Amino acid sequence: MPAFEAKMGTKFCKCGYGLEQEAPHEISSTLPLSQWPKEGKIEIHNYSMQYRPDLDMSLKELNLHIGGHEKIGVVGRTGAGKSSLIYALLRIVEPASGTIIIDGIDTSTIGLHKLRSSISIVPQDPTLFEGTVRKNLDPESKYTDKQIWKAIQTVQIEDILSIPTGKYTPTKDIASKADSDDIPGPWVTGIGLDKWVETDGRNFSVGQRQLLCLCRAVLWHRRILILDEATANIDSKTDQLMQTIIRSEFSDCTVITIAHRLNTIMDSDRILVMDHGKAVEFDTPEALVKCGGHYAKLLESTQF
Ligand SMILES: Nc1ncnc2c1ncn2[C@@H]1O[C@H](COP(=O)(O)OP(=O)(O)OP(=O)(O)O)[C@@H](O)[C@H]1O
Repeated sequence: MPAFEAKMGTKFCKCGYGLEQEAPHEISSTLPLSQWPKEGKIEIHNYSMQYRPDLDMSLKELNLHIGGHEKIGVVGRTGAGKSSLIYALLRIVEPASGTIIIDGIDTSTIGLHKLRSSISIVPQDPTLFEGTVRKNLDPESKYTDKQIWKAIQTVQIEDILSIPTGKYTPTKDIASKADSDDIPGPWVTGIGLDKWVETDGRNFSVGQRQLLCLCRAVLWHRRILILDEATANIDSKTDQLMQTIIRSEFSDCTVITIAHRLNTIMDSDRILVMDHGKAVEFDTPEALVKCGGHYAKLLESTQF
């Protein structure tokens, strides 16, 4: 079995056999930061990261190139470095060496607020803050009620908001009225958008919090979406719905899904297999199955 690690300036292909040369990346100086990121192209160059100087590297010499709009599934055993990859992308932990370039801009040169407000994340155990659902979905009051309702309907979480299905779901007409401040409606009665979220979102289940986070991601529509085992706490029907939403609502976005349940990422464009902080495989699911490496073995050992 050949090694699957990508090298600088190369990309994984055909299961690691015969790595293809890539054109060197170009730093775009023409794109205004306000429009960044436009494509969601992520290039990781020689990236290593450790949590403390006295600890081993949790990510080791990663070299990855994720195309704009690609749907990437990330798998690996516990401690492989999947979450560390998220921390690296969001600069929650700074690199020991190497760079991450998104759409031509080195993320270490961007303010943290700008960086993090350019990437949506649905974490494994999402935290909501105390306040209304509306405030949780739209903390900066940037969206109209109509836009928020549209996202809620897309994610089909009316029931979570204590709205009896079919009764309070706003029609187009009601939703447009909701844009006006002086029209009272179900949204001012402690249900719907004004449903109260208790501290840390403890009056919602983990799965419901994930769906609310996904709803927020649909609303914000940022160019990069990260899902961290977003389906770990939800039933298979909801899981299916989430996959459909991701395909339909984020078709023009780069989506990185970190999953233990392989069936949630089997239709990804490419799958990244992490092992001991390294990228050991990165290719299409079909190619990885064909070559019988780590991914194929994970599949074999997975009960569906
Ligand atoms: N906060 C931390 N401080 C020190 N070491 C950490 C920390 N978080 C993770 N690590 C270490 O970094 C390595 C990679 O961990 P990481 O959480 O990224 O793996 P993972 O693939 O996400 O695992 P899991 O599937 O269990 O969530 C592991 O060796 C882990 O012990």
